Amino acid sequence: MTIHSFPVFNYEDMVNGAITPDHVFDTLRKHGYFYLTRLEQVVPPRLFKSLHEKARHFFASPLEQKMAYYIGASPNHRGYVPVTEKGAYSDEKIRAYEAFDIGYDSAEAPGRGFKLIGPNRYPGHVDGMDAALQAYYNANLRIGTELLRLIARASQLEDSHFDRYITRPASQLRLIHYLENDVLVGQDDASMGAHTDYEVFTIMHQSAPGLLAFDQVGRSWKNMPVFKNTLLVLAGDMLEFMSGGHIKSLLHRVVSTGEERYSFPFFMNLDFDTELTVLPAWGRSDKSVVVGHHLLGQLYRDFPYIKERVDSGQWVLDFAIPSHNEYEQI
Ligand SMILES: O=C(O)CCC(=O)C(=O)O
Ligand SMILES: [Fe+2]
Repeated sequence: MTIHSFPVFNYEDMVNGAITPDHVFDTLRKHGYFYLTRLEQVVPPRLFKSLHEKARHFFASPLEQKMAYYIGASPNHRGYVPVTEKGAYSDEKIRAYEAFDIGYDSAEAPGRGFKLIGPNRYPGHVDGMDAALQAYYNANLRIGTELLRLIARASQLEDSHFDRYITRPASQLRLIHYLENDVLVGQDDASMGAHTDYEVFTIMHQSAPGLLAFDQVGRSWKNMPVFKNTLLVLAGDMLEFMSGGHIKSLLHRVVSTGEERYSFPFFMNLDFDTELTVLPAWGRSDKSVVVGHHLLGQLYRDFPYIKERVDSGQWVLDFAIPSHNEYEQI
């Protein structure tokens, strides 16, 4: 038995209606996050296990082998992100993590690569990495779609309201590997700087503590505990936008314990070109946001290779990069 003081929902109850959409919405309004348990029907424990195994195997490979899949050499933002691909977070002076990113897998040619459309790439030397990541991606997409149905219902819309915007979503799965180190421990510098996530929800699995979330009620940072075979759902910028600010995008960061750590965030998003307005249930506003424009504006700050591609004109955008993130809260 586990004693909880954090909001936790049983996924089965959530999909069969035992937990009301209003309750889920109110939990996000109050806390900005919740944990999900009883996921066997959508993420079997062996899938969590194989995800860990593939991540461990891949990140243990020699740098040269990993760099053969460098994200900056892919047309559509897929692949390996080395420690040196450091974004502009002011509280993240030393970066001690590497990552591997995939997106929605489609056979289409990437075309305008910045729209993140096209096929995934997988390292051939990690046996079964493609099948495990793809299965995990699909499971999270299913959970994300269910969560959006609950948001639709809590907003007095048809269950299926968002389904039309989930045809090839700009949703990414990241495998993140925080390296064992003795340079960040006890420093104020974060292992990953404070930020909100840019999508609708983040659905995250972690191997060890380190994640802190900013608690709106107590106005303080809270350690997020880690439970086995459990997911943590965080509210993102697009949820804040469409709820007219009733739900706040959760501010979070990662502190370094010095120990090796893995985390696997899935960023649930809508199709790149989706233009969102505030849902009528949550207020009136003339403002709108295109989810892909907001996402790219943030990736431009996070990935030097993207900044270089945009600034040099290699990626010709048909929109202006948003200059700041209005969802930053402190
Ligand atoms: O590693 C973690 O626990 C958090 C990762 C994260 O916040 C992110 O990738 O956006
Ligand atoms: Fe995040």
